[in-house]
Amino acid sequence: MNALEAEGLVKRFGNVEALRGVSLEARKGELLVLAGPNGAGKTTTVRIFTTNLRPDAGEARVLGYDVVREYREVRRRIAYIPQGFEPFWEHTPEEYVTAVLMMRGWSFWEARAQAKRWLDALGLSDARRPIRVLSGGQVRRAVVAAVLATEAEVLFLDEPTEGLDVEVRREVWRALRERLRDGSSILMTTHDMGEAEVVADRVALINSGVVLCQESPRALVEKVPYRYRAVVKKGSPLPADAVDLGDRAIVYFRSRSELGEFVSSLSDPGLLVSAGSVGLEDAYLFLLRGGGR
Ligand SMILES: Nc1ncnc2c1ncn2[C@@H]1O[C@H](COP(=O)(O)OP(=O)(O)OP(=O)(O)O)[C@@H](O)[C@H]1O
Repeated sequence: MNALEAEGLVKRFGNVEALRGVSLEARKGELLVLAGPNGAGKTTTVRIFTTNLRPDAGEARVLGYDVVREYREVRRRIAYIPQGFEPFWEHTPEEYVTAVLMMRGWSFWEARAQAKRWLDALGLSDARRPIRVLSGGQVRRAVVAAVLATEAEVLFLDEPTEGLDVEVRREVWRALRERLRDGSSILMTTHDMGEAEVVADRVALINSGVVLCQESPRALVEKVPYRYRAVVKKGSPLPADAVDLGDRAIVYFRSRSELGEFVSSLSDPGLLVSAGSVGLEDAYLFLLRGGGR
């Protein structure tokens, strides 16, 4: 049985067709990243799975339970943080996470021990101050810790690492992978393709309310016909398909030797900013522009 399944989800808001037939699945124990441009339909999809929104057509199931007809069964098995959610301001992170767990039926002592464990995992163990005086990143960590601490079977995280610094982001990745190992399945959204490349088992790419493809990060990168890329300052002649970045450009190559030839053809070696392999961000842009079809 899959953790999540959606078939032909349609959702309209007035004239806006937010979802135009979204189909996707996440296996049990898998972390599925839902990625796509602003307004693509990521949050709408998550809100349908979490029983916050009814689809106009199509079906969605969580652990086999229909999100409309069996919403109570779904709610018992999930934990969700919406985008930009703000917790109780006057509580400390420890009190906040403890309260969330107690509301889900945990005893006080177990809830507090669990709260400490996950706040510690996210580097917030010394935060005994009320949430209202914490930095934006510390608040975000408290909210993510609350969701992970629930041990719910399926976790939904809408941009959990938005605004977090590089080190904390890695702590969150570690905590997410730990949660998967302990038996949860996770659907998360992110705009950071570097993050998706590291943390996701599979990535569903959504654009204008339709899922374009759903595959492992590596399989998505392999869809790109190029293997290498270089960022160069403008100055030498560039191929016609170079991506214009104002005074710089990204140039793609099918092989290392093509990259080498290009670098040696530059009129000034100082024009080369960086060179390396293509990654998920390149695949994302390639696939969104209709490549690979
Ligand atoms: N409650 C609503 N009322 C009207 N339109 C809505 C509502 N919620 C979403 N939409 C519209 O539906 C479309 C999809 O929005 P959604 O929030 O799902 O996108 P998203 O992929 O999560 O975007 P972002 O990356 O910016 O968070 C957008 O055009 C948005 O304006």
